Amino acid sequence: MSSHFENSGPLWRPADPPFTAVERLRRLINSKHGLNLANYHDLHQYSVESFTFWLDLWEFLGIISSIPPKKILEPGPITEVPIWFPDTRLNYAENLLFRKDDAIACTAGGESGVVKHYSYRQLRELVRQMASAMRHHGLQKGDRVAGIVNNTISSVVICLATASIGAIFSSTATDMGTHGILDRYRQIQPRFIFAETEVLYAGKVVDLLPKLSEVFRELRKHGLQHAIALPSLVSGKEISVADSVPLSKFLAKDDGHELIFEQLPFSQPLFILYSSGTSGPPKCIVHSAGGVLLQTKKELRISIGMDPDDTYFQYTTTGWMMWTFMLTGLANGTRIILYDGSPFHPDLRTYLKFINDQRVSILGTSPRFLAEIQGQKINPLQLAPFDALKRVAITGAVVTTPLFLWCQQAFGERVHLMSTSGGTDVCTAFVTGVPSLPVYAGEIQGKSLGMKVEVFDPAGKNIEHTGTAGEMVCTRPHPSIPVRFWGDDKSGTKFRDAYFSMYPGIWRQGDFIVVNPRTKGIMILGRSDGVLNPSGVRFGSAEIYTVLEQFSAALDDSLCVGQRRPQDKDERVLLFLKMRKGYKFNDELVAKIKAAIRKALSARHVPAFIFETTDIPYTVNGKRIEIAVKQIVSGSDLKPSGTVANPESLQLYYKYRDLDATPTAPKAKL
Ligand SMILES: CC(=O)CC(=O)O
Repeated sequence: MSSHFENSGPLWRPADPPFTAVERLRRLINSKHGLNLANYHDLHQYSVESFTFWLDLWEFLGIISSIPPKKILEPGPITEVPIWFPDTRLNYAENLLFRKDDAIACTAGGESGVVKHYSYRQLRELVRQMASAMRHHGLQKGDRVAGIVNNTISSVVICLATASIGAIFSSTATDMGTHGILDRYRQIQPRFIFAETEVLYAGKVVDLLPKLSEVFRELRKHGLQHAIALPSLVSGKEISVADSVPLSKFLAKDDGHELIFEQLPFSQPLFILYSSGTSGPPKCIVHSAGGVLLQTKKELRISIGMDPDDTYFQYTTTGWMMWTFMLTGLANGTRIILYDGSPFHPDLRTYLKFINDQRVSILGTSPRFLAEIQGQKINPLQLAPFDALKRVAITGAVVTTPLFLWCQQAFGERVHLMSTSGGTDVCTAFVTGVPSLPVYAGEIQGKSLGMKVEVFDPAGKNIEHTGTAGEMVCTRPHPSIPVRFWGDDKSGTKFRDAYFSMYPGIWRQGDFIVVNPRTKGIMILGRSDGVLNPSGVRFGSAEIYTVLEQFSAALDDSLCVGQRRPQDKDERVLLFLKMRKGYKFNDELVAKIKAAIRKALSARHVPAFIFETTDIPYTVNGKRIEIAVKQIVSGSDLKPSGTVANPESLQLYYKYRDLDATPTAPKAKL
């Protein structure tokens, strides 16, 4: 077995642990319950043994409710999806709009270069107007409000107004195709839809009208009553769209109604998010207002250490759960940055300068983005001082050890780099940053508080202490387990099949992970359905991607999958490389890569074949799609869903299903 962990010392150490929010929470719990929790690990243990932790957290975070909770769980046996805080009443939007002052709540910027600031007072007024118009048009608790929207102030306003009424918000980004939008919204049957009409992306004006007319027409057959066309994000002018009203006409129905925050149960549905299934219709994951609020506020305040004087910039579209995550920054009284457009236009340097100029203190980004800065040989600290930057929180994919090392040096040793992982399924993180613990390159610092993460072997035995990789499971319920899948049957068959079927009664996340017994840090090695298993050696694709980092000057991207067709006795590993402009794929490179993998991992990790490819499939949320390619090269035909951003790329992989059975040649002539 290869060792997953370096034996080196920490990359970063906390300067002053006593002043972190997580330390304050530990001390509060000690004094409240007469405990002696000595460190984060003790605190985590307490948080997964005693449900009282969630009430402690509620108090610590200052969750606003009209009826404070008395009970933590519905009395009775604890089920997989218990009812949390059954007697409380609250409103998500009220928690986010608790500030009424002139401090900046949102800064809206983008590739156009225009920057606008909105104070908490202004944001409240915009939400009031929107909610008043929505009420006038008949929006009620439980109705669905859909958006085909960019990450702008309007999206924030529409979402918070929806939440103030107790309706359910669901959004897709404007680059989602008609098929993908309808796959989602046909299922949830929105009563209202808000849509951009014209947007700017990568310097190009995109006219959305053809897409909208088809979407509106189809959704009218599924209960749509109000379609609202938003002004152009290019000219600011309203564009007339058939079968819809312009925003100004819709808002003209604001009758001055004050902003009322409906007081709702903790489990009131708030968001519908979508699984990134690459074939078949996406699953519509319903998240509760209370669950999202408590968990995302915990992550931001405790794991990321966000304070009211922070400036938080999460690069995301409205189609990713990180958009909803980012929004809760407002519940910390923090300024959040909304960015509309491509980070690569006009160029990455301009985008990095924007981050510096806005004095971003917490940057949320992805490994793909960081790898792009590295690949373009940009040195951020030569561009700007980044002196406000305290933390870089990285999510969306695995952060390899070399990328960690590069990033630390690129942003300076002062900056706390944290890798986090959770997902759409729980709208929060399972494993995360811990501001009071050191950071080790390539490792996620710890398990998030309240999340009882364990590592199981296929038989359901906990193998965490052995340092062996296995399935990530969560063996205890927590408040942001989804309420249900929209459209599932009464007993929640699809929901249970998705999460609780492999280990009955236990949540299986679908990630393949290993915990370092020395540091307790976590490494995600890939998705468990993409685990590579040649001749019985189980390993994750991230282990191969880590080795490939040393070739990053030549490699633009890569994809590593297992192939096992009906006629094969064993699985073999295929590695696809996408070359950077000006670099050639040849036998010498293949030999060097094989030697590097053999040295870093073992001879049994060396892919049977290495090929050049011109495109690698990604989801619309920027995740590399291994499973679809694995299925294709193993002989299945695949009808890509609207979740695949570049479905045509999948065609490139069909030819490999006829690959010669003997894995000898360094490259096949196909
Ligand atoms: C928190 C996350 O895990 C985000 C994601 O990758 O979907």
